[in-house]
Amino acid sequence: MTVSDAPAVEVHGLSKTYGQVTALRDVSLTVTRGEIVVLLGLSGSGKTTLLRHMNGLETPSAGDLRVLGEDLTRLRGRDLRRLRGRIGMVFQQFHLVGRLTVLENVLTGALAGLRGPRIGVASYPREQRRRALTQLDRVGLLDKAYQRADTLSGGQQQRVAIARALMQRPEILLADEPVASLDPESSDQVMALLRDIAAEDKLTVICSLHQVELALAWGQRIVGMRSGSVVLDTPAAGLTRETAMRIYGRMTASLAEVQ
Ligand SMILES: Nc1ncnc2c1ncn2[C@@H]1O[C@H](COP(=O)(O)OP(=O)(O)OP(=O)(O)O)[C@@H](O)[C@H]1O
Repeated sequence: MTVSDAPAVEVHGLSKTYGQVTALRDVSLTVTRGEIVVLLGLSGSGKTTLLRHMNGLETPSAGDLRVLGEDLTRLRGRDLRRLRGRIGMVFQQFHLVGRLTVLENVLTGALAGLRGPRIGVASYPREQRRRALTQLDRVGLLDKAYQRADTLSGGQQQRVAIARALMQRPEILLADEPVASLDPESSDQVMALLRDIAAEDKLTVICSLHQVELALAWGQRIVGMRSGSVVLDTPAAGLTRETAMRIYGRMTASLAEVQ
């Protein structure tokens, strides 16, 4: 297998401990390119830690991790930055700069590929400005381009954050609880957007969620996590809400047992 047709993510026997806390236990998972995978689990089950490993933000305590065919744990410096450039991230708290315009926030997604500091929209190359406006159009916010980011609703801010992540032309998008701070309608909009963009750009999306309904509605594959372990890995299509709720219930019960 060549690097170019390798799976998006291959994790084997991954464990992570922080002092006495075991955040991940012997996790193995292969995600093929173009898949939309939902990591489902309660708070503290290890979803964020797993996503952070996939972007090289954490070093495993044990196990192997390959992303886009490359051993992420061995990369350093420029090689690590180059691989990270192929992996976009969106977060629960959006991480926009509220006093900057929406367009400037989107443009910052292109910074890794540019030299020198940039201040203001006009300091970015014309091609990047054109691309930023195109991405804003895709997320339905072209008319907000020159508005301050902190005047937007939460759902709109998350769509700006997605447009910013798309500026780096990622092959994988890691989304860590992207709708946890949003109301149900905005949550559906953001998840629909992620699905449509994934299909259009042939993106691999790995998204952590804690709501079963959203996971079943938007995931192709559900990976259930509990206490740092993968306890479920199944196509969403074959999973009924009742079954998923039972699994989730068991997660709750098991977690209650260990607390
Ligand atoms: N830097 C760290 N130092 C110490 N413990 C950590 C650290 N990061 C995570 N943990 C612990 O690892 C476990 C897994 O946390 P993680 O954030 O991955 O879970 P999660 O499923 O993403 O939960 P949430 O949805 O609340 O973020 C938790 O017990 C957490 O307290």
